[in-house]
Amino acid sequence: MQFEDILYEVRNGVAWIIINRPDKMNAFRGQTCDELIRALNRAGYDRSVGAIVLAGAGERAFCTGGDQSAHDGNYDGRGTIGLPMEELHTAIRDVPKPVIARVQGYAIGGGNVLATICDLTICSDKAVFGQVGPKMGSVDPGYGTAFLARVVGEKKAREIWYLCRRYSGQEAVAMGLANVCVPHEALDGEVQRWAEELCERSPTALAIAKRSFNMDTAHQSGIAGMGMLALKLYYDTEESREGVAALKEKRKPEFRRYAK
Ligand SMILES: CC(C)(COP(=O)(O)OP(=O)(O)OC[C@H]1O[C@@H](n2cnc3c(N)ncnc32)[C@H](O)[C@@H]1OP(=O)(O)O)[C@@H](O)C(=O)NCCC(=O)NCCSC(=O)c1cc(O)c2ccccc2c1O
Repeated sequence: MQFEDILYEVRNGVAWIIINRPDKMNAFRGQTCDELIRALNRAGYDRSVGAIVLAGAGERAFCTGGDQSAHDGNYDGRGTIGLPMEELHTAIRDVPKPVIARVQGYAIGGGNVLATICDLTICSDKAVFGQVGPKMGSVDPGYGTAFLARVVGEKKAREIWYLCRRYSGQEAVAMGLANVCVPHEALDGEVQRWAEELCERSPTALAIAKRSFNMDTAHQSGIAGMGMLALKLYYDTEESREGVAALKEKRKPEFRRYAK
């Protein structure tokens, strides 16, 4: 299986899926999402793999969400908005193996959503988590909002989305967004250790547990499908375009004129 935007390797029974676009801070385009889905399915149904790690190449970012250089209201791939986003989220949830997010830098926007959806999150003391949508004319209308509230609680999830602040690795652990935060140099060893520990557990018990955890929020996938259609309409507005333009021009967006 050939990949361009990601790397795929198996280390002692653990599949490492690494977004390999460090010059774009590992932001994803349509092709990246497609490759991630294929890699997740490959690892998920390879009997020699017991756990999956989702990571970003380089030092600076796990993933900073949608690639803004490809975003002018239409991304380059399939799906309602040119990004198969619900499909990618569903793939992480559907693979019958635990997926660990390894966060060594920015997990921002859609990148933070990916980390949130993974079964476990292990981060370093250089990790930075946060949402940016209402600051740049976007919003995740599915798991990124509703599921986040299940993970960190309603008040915190609303704070994260409405204010678009940034949070350290230690703060992420304190709010339940990450499992553990370790010194940067110790991150890969820690991630591999957790993953190998998972490989020792009964795969069937893990697969049943994962499906059972998912069951509680399964309806959110339907909401996400509807939400993407709403997001498409929002992307076609001047209000959203103002956010995207401001980000590109490195200035503050002027949203007040669109107040309803
Ligand atoms: C991540 C940052 C906070 C880092 O800030 P910092 O000041 O440290 O670094 P720079 O800003 O100078 O960035 C360096 C370099 O990287 C480029 N870059 C960073 N992020 C992206 C990106 N997402 N896309 C493209 N390029 C990126 C940046 O432009 C710089 O390049 P230079 O050439 O200028 O050197 C900060 O960079 C930041 O805030 N980045 C943008 C974060 C962002 O807006 N992300 C997208 C949010 S929208 C989204 O994620 C999303 C999610 C979904 O679920 C969707 C679903 C369906 C459709 C669309 C979706 C969607 O768009």
